[in-house]
Amino acid sequence: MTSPVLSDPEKTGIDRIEDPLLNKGTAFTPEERQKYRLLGLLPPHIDSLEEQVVRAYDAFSAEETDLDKHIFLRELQDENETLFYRLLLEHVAEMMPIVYTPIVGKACEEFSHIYRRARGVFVSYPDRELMDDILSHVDREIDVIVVTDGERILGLGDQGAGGMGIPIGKLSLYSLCGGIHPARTLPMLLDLGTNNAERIDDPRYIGWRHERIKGAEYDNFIEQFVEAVMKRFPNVLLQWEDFASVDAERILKKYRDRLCTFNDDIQGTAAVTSGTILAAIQSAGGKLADQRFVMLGAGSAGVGITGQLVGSIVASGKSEAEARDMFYVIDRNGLLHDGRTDLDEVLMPLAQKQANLAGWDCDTKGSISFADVVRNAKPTVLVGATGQQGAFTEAIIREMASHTERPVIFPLSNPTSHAEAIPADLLKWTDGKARIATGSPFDPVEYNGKTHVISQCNNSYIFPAMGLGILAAKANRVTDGMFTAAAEALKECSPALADPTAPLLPPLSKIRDCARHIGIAVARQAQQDGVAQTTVAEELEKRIDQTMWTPQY
Ligand SMILES: NC(=O)c1ccc[n+]([C@@H]2O[C@H](COP(=O)([O-])OP(=O)(O)OC[C@H]3O[C@@H](n4cnc5c(N)ncnc54)[C@H](O)[C@@H]3O)[C@@H](O)[C@H]2O)c1
Ligand SMILES: O=C(O)C[C@H](O)C(=O)O
Ligand SMILES: [Mn+2]
Repeated sequence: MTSPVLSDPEKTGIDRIEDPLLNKGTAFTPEERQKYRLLGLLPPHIDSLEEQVVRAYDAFSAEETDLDKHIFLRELQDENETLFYRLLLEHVAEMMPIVYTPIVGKACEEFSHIYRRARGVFVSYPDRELMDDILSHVDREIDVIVVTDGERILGLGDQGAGGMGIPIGKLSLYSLCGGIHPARTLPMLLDLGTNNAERIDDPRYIGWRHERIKGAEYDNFIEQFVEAVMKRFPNVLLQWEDFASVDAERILKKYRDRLCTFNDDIQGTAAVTSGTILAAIQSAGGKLADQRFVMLGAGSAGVGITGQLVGSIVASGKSEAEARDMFYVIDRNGLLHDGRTDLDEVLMPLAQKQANLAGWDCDTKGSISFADVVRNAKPTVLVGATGQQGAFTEAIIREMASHTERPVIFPLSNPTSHAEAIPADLLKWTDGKARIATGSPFDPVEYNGKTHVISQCNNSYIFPAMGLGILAAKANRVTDGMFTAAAEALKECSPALADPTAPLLPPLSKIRDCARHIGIAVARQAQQDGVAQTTVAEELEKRIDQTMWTPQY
């Protein structure tokens, strides 16, 4: 394990108890109670970590609502990180949805009301000249930053400073799933205002009450931020999260060659989705080259997934033009095609050739609707990344199922209330044939006497493992190849490859093993791409295991 550099590992008395990275609560041993001047500050009984986990689980279970459970776990995290992660590790399937998607969405909406204690760093627009000072207040070395500006939080839109819930949740998974030491992670919120009237009008709102800063001022702020980060933490991995699509694409392009950075909504989502789709196709005995893809939603997720899959198809022997012909990408104005004049340089390459649409029978005039696309293109794979609840309608799904034996259908939008369809409906409308994976967690579904376990196709299978691989290899850039390696390694973890009736992805209880497998593949690819500082291939597995932190005293 890399030893975290703490400000003062020798803290004593109440300072030690109040530091969540050093606190052991009732588990401080008699010797430690002497050494750190804790005698009398704690009750006499000495617990083991296991006993503390049982007590914490009882208290967690007594909380009534999921938001109360989230608040409880966040408070525990701020009190004692070792106990927090140990509890999560022992109840991962039950607790991941509470600290992460979907409940973290509610926590962002309610952030100003449930705010308790400082965690992470806020940089607000009025403080833009003070970024160096602000970062100097972080009293330890940091390996991973997750940053958001809060503008597109899951499918919930602009949450302003409340968006801080997302970096906190994502970094919890870095430690839980990827084994990154919590002391070496830093959640950050760039507060450039909010256009969410409900937040601005809320007297409890904790953010900067101002409409969003945009244009050149926004870009200058981001530049100042990146420069300050590179100065304070030159080797850090910087993950961009939940920015509006236009900003996400522009920022990634501008900075990906300047530091070790990636955008999770574009690249992490692309890797998890393509890895899961590849597993679905391979387990059904199909070929990638024979598929027809419909992508509903052309934002960060839709664009990233399409690009990643096009890459895989090209690698399997087709030309890029042939690969692109296999994709029908739809945004809120209908099918993207080269006759449209509203597409920017990011969307133009995703546009279908109008020549390929000759002879299509369309109900709509002007734009080509989702229903028109499904009826004419007869997709085998359908991915939803719109943030629009119910966008996969019964009629469209029945139409899709009438053309294909094993429709692959992924409603990826989060949180649960924004899913394009719910698995029970998809199974009903396809008579149990659909191969489903969802962005948010869903319970298994019984259909015609068979239980369908619904895998969660969420970038949480990728980003903690990317972090692990990057840190173990000491990579200084994040290449496309590293995401392709991650997607391939995720596919290898799919239980469906050995048993076509098994779930597409490993259960959450195996997510650490899966992260280790992906982390090794990512680190190896970083070496092959010449971006790793460690060059000895044989050492990688050892380095991965040394990097992975396990919560214990
Ligand atoms: N499962 C995952 O790992 C994962 C990862 C990233 C994003 N997501 C989810 O995907 C959703 C979209 O994220 P994004 O970053 O791409 O957002 P975005 O706002 O950038 O993009 C949304 C896209 O959907 C299109 N759209 C909206 N309504 C539509 C409709 N009715 N029909 C067709 N297209 C429509 C928009 O035109 C846009 O192209 C969010 O809900 C997010 O939570 C899930
Ligand atoms: O946060 C998630 O659950 C996945 C993804 O990054 C999203 O924005 O929806
Ligand atoms: Mn996201």
